[in-house]
Amino acid sequence: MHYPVKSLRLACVYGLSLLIIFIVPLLLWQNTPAKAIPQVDWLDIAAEGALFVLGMCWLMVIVSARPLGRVTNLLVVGLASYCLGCYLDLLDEIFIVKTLPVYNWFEKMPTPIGLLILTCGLWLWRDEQAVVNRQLQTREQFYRQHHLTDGLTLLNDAKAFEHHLLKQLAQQQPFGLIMLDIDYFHQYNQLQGAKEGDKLLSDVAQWLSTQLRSQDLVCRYAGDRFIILLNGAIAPWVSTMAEQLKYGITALGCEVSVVWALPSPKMVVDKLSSEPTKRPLKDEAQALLKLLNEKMSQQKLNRQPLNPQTTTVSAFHEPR
Ligand SMILES: Nc1nc2c(ncn2[C@@H]2O[C@H](COP(=O)(O)OP(=O)(O)OP(=O)(O)O)[C@@H](O)[C@H]2O)c(=O)[nH]1
Repeated sequence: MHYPVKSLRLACVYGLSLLIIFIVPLLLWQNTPAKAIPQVDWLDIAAEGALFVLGMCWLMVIVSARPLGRVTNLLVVGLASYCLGCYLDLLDEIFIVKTLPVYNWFEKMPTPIGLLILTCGLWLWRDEQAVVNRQLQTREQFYRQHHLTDGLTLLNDAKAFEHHLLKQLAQQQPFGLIMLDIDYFHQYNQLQGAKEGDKLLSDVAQWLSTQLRSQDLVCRYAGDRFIILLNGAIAPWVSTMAEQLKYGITALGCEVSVVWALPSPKMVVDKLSSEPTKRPLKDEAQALLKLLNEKMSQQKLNRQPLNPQTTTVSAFHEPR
């Protein structure tokens, strides 16, 4: 929603910068002589040029990364003014501007004014961040208090997943589910010890998190079982993703069984009732989870039986 506004702001910043970069030297060129080459201090030019370029980079980062608002405006105005000061300083190294009294005054002002405005912006940014941190803490506390976060992997747990699944079903947007279960994890615990088992679970959780887009969700569903909700997913993509995760995860030194499902696009809200009832959504969620769990059990049954003599060699290997 903010993209057009952001692009407009970026265009304004670029436009204004280009205007300053071209117009000011042009004006100076007409009114003041340029310095002779031996008079030019190249080190000063390099240092002041670098300050100007860095200031412009910060400006672009602020404009592109920050949401609209008072703090952003202060940061942008402060930085723009600072950049202007640096730029005028730079021109000072090329033109003999001492003959222009107005320029002398004009050159000195933008940097301190810019830094003052920037300081105000940073101060308010600090306050804003404190509010954001408080909100995040409250949310985290909520999750912890309601036992929605798994203590080992720090992922959402099954209860939280069901909550997200219900929300997703209520939105009636397409999505896909992938379930992964580590193979022979019981043996892994026995062979390597519970501590190594915990580490493997954390590694898998972390790795899965890095493979997903920000709109997707991975949760620890049970002991060695993870579940993923892919937003706006279509069948070929979900199956490809499931395959990629299955083979990618072997780099961590274990193998997983993977199953996936796409909910049918039918309306899950009871049409006979005037207001949406919770029951059908809950039923739908339970049915989906049951389907995945059944598919998983079936896949585990279809596996090659584990040869007890080769357990240590074949089921687990060194992480790559
Ligand atoms: N280290 C560790 N082990 C856990 C944790 N939670 C569950 N487990 C163990 O995970 C094992 C899961 O065993 P199973 O459900 O038989 O799974 P499996 O051995 O992978 O067997 P298959 O799924 O059929 O391949 C059990 O031995 C649990 O004790 C945990 O938080 N840490």
